[in-house]
Amino acid sequence: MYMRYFSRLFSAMAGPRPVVFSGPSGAGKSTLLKKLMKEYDSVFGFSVSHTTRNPRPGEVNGKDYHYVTREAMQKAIDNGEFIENAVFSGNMYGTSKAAVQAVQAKNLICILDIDMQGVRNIKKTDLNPIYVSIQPPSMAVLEKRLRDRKTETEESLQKRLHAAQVDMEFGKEPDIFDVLIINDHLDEAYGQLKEALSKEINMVKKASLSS
Ligand SMILES: Nc1ncnc2c1ncn2[C@@H]1O[C@H](COP(=O)(O)OP(=O)(O)OP(=O)(O)O)[C@@H](O)[C@H]1O
Ligand SMILES: Nc1nc2c(ncn2[C@@H]2O[C@H](COP(=O)(O)O)[C@@H](O)[C@H]2O)c(=O)[nH]1
Repeated sequence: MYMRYFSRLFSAMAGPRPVVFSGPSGAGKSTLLKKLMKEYDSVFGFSVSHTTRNPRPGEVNGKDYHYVTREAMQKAIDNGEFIENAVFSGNMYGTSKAAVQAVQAKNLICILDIDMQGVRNIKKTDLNPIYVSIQPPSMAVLEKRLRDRKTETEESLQKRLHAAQVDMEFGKEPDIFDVLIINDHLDEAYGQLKEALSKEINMVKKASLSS
């Protein structure tokens, strides 16, 4: 119990609490977190995950993800380099310790964009983040957004929709998430997100002014 208390205290002393974004693929996590990082670039930093999926047009290696082979990813997992990792829609994803440390070293709020397996695994660590669930207004809207995004084949789209059904149920489980945002109208959802994180945003702004 004392160990847990001290490691929590230590993680609090190490900087502001990270923020975990989770929710079905296509709900709008990236859209919302990119808006947040654009408006508050000196407050938030993104934990760049590793993945074995191919980059989408416009995505940049080292910025959106570290794109790696399955062999390289498995080796890094076996070496204990990851806080959590999961297989989603046939591809491997993971949060490296280095990705989180790189953001925390700058005293920024570390943003993680992870699936629900990642949420379950992060809950077993001492990271102590704020958990934000981003949900679509309906499955029909989610499917339209994913189709309109034009990033998926029919096969990967079906896998993502299947995972989304489970994910939407998970989002309703009590005591998992601190904040639930239904991303229907983007501006409203963004306003709710800023409001929910306002205390942490102000703390980081204040700390950077006094340093
Ligand atoms: N409120 C909204 N209204 C309409 N379209 C939206 C809204 N939010 C996001 N979108 C669009 O929906 C699509 C999916 O959004 P986004 O890529 O941000 O989802 P995501 O949750 O990050 O998905 P993934 O987990 O697959 O990365 C994008 O094309 C985005 O522009
Ligand atoms: N458990 C983890 N999940 C992750 C990580 N990085 C991203 N994700 C989740 O994967 C799906 C699909 O992402 P996409 O970019 O291929 O659309 C989505 O739910 C992300 O939240 C991670 O490091 N760990």
